[in-house]
Amino acid sequence: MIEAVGLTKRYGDKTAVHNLSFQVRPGAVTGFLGPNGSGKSTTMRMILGLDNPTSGQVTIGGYPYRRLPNAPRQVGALLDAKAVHGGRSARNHLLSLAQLSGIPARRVDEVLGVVGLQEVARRRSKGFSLGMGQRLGIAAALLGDPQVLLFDEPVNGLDPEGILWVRNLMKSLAAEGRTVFVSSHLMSEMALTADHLIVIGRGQLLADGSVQDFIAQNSAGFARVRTPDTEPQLREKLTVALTEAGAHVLPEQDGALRVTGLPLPRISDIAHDTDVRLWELSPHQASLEEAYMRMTQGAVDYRSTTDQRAGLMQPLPPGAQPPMPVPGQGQPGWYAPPSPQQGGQPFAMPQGVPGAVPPGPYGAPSAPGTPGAGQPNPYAHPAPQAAAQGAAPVQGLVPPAPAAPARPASAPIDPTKPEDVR
Ligand SMILES: Nc1ncnc2c1ncn2[C@@H]1O[C@H](COP(=O)(O)OP(=O)(O)OP(=O)(O)O)[C@@H](O)[C@H]1O
Repeated sequence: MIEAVGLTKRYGDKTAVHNLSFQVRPGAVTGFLGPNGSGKSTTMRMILGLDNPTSGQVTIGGYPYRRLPNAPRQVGALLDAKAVHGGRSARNHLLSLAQLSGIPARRVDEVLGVVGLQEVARRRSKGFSLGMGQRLGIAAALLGDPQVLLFDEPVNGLDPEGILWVRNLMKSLAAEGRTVFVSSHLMSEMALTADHLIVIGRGQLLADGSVQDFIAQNSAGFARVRTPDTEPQLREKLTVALTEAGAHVLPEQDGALRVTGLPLPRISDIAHDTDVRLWELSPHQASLEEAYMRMTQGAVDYRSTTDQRAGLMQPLPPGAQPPMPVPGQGQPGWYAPPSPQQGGQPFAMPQGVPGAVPPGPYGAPSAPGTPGAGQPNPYAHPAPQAAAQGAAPVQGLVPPAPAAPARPASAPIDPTKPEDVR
């Protein structure tokens, strides 16, 4: 198990990670999500002993990485697939890593087979494509047959077949009881791969829970309603009736209506009462991407001035006014329906849900005993809408952070670099 307690990393006056506490358990794929610059790589580097925490600590199986007995046999990592000696063949690269860690040479051929690089094993890696480099990095991570695996963007550059392969590999490693911690920006992929999610924004914990809970708590289910295409007046009539009944109705691009705020039987009754025939009435769950966009919209550092996430916006019907913003419910017109937590705190998971993050010190009231409760947050700065409402609860699974451990004397070891001792 990986356990972070009050993990904080500052680079000068830049706080990359702030008071982060979480556990990554064996037997599951745990996805590590967050916008660009939110601190994922920094956290992974601290887990692997490549960076020292400014305060707090992170352990693997109870030990900081640098004190872990026979670390390369226990922990494998892919941080940067380009961190290889390009002049060496794939096989020689892996052989040098194996020799440094006392791993038998036959294991090199095994992992080359696992990642599908047997045919190019004797080619210099500098000629490798991005996807081949990723496979070589994954082979290096698997070399010691470790129980704990960290992957930073493992599907980066892979083709669809490669993405499917990585997905199945992660799942099978977890099914063998290993701890698998994987960062990705590909939400659709994470939805298919991860069992559990840890989401950070601006270095702070936003959510820690199952994928299902995350989607359920950060988006509402919705109904798709379709009236006969041949009678557009029925659509307008139903829209008015549903809105009067308290629903939030948005037009979908194919002419259907997306309805939130009313249960399906009530929608059906209203349609019946207003004499509107329906061609479709179906329940839907928002996607992980929609839930993620909703949660992190206030914690995004880098956003194009022209791209207003147009692909996730609903087109307004001719003459319609955009809806008014509702505090805590994100940006109006978003594809993702409002969170069921009416009244705000879009970052907060509910109390009582296993793995949920209780309200934290940076917006919502602190839960008693919450790590970091009452501490000033040097990293917080005003963010629009959601972040200002209830940003960054802190997980309550673990006790408050102890003092930072003494810095080990040994030099950092990068398991992705052949020149480093593993
Ligand atoms: N060595 C460093 N010196 C100064 N600032 C750093 C250093 N490493 C990271 N940072 C800063 O810390 C913040 C977190 O960076 P980090 O690379 O951990 O984010 P990330 O979530 O992995 O981002 P991405 O998704 O873009 O890879 C960023 O603002 C980054 O600029």
